[in-house]
Amino acid sequence: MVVEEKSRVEAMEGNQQRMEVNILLMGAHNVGKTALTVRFLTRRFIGEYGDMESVYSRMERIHGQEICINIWDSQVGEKSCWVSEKQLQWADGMILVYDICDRGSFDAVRQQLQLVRRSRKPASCPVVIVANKRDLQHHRRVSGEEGRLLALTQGCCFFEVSAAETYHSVLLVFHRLVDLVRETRALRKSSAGVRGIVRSMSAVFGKKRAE
Ligand SMILES: Nc1nc2c(ncn2[C@@H]2O[C@H](COP(=O)(O)OP(=O)(O)OP(=O)(O)O)[C@@H](O)[C@H]2O)c(=O)[nH]1
Repeated sequence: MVVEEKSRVEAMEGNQQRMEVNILLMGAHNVGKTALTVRFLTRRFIGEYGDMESVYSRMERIHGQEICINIWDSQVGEKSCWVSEKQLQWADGMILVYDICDRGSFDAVRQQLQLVRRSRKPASCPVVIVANKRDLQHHRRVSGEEGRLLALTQGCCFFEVSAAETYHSVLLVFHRLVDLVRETRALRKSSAGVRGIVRSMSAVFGKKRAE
């Protein structure tokens, strides 16, 4: 095979390679983190969930590519929303969940966002904010506009969903985040390429100037 053709085929195969995406789910106690995870993994809403912190994995085919999605369903105390540096560094993307009927959980998302941004920049770790329990409109304490505004000012995506009612909206949340992670990686790769070119050019021109 001609060298050019061989490298093109290798590049295509490279694109089809399995990709891994780590997603960290955060949010206050009882907002529905596990319900969202279980909905995504099994399409079901079972109503009662254990208190175990777990990492789940699932293979998905998105835009023709096999992707292994690892989900860390974090566990927080009733009073504190602390997450470890290890969790923050593990994640390629994050989902911050609040309950539309619980203003405290919305404040917790604000706090967690500050924590996240102290160790991860938007360019390295996309964040999706999820307002859950949309089915409980009559108990609503946080308006959709407040959620959307927070997301807008923090450069995050925003979804309002009900883990109890629909599978499709939950699927959209996870797929959108996977897309954002892919975009972030592609951007990092291309800017690393540009940096490489600039480095080699300055090496050549620097050398010429020195001669
Ligand atoms: N009505 C309604 N209830 C929900 C929804 N999502 C979760 N719940 C309920 O909210 C409660 C808490 O859900 P979990 O998924 O355990 O919440 P969590 O954030 O994982 O809780 P911890 O991990 O214990 O902090 C459960 O009783 C769920 O059945 C929803 O969209 N609508």
